[in-house]
Parts: sequence; structure tokens; C-alpha cells
Amino acid sequence: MVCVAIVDTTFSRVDMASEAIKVLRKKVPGLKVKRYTVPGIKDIAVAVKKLFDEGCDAAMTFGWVGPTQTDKYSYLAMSIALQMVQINYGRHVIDVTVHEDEAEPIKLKEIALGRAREHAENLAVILTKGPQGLTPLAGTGQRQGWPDVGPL
Ligand SMILES: Cc1nc2c(=O)[nH]c(=O)nc-2n(C[C@H](O)[C@H](O)[C@H](O)CO)c1C
Repeated sequence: MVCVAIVDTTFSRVDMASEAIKVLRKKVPGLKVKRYTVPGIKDIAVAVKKLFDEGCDAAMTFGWVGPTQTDKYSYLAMSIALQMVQINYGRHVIDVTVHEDEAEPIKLKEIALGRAREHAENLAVILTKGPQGLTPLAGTGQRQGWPDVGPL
């Protein structure tokens, strides 16, 4: 049985995790999900570590970054911590993050849900098909939450 850790925040303005869980349940047979909700992005890494210690095989995290410089530093801190967790455990952490200033507020929900869905599909492929599962899409300019840009 595959266990996926799902970590999200109350800071986020969209429930991306529920959207991703729906996709993962459809695509990964016998999936076990452990969800952990924390206040903000800087609390995410330790939650992933705890769920890995409980036996999860991979993780998806759902962060929302505010528009200020301080928010962006918080994201950098989270990213570095998540890289450390991935390297220390040898397990994937798919970081699904929405930056509040990447689009007008009216578009952000659609971007967030699309990004959550598409990254859940990516992780499902890795979990069910292994390291070469995504190889047919290599170099094809995939984007999550925005239209794909295509290959050059
Ligand atoms: C400045 C700041 N910005 C964000 C953000 O953009 N997104 C987010 O999810 N959380 C932010 N936080 C909160 C911290 O990540 C954390 O939750 C608190 O410092 C408590 O540990 C803070 C403190």
C-alpha cells in the first residue's frame, strides 16, 4: 500500500489539498492518505518529516505565499527545508505553491486548483509507473495551473 503525506496550511485561501486527494485516490490503487494542516508555510517541513517518520512514501505540500518580501523569504526558508527533508529521506515532496502576486485575485482559485490537480497527476504517475513514468512528457513545456508552453 502506498502512503502519501498531504500537508497544507490555514494561511492558504484555497483548499488545494482536497482537490489533489481526489485525483490521487482515482489514480493510485489502494492509496493511503495522511493529511496534516499547519498554520503557515514555515510549519510545513516538520509536518512532512513527521509523516515520513510514520511511514509515508511521498508527500505533497500546498503553500500560499503572500505578496510581501517577508512572505517571499518565508517561502525560501520553506523550500530549503523541504529540499533537506527530500534529500535526507530519499522521498519526493511535490511542492504545490501559489504566489499571491502571480495573477489577479479572480484568477488565483482556478490556478491553485489546476496546479493541485496537475501535480497530483504527476505524483500518481511516479508512484504507479516509477522513475520513467513521466519520461514521455520530458521537454514538452508542461506547466501546472497555467497553460503548457510546449517544446522549442
Ligand atoms: C510572513 C509570513 N508569510 C507567510 C506566507 O506568505 N505564507 C504562509 O503560509 N505563512 C506565512 N507566515 C507564517 C509562517 O509560515 C508560520 O506559520 C508562522 O511563522 C508560525 O510558525 C509568515 C510569518
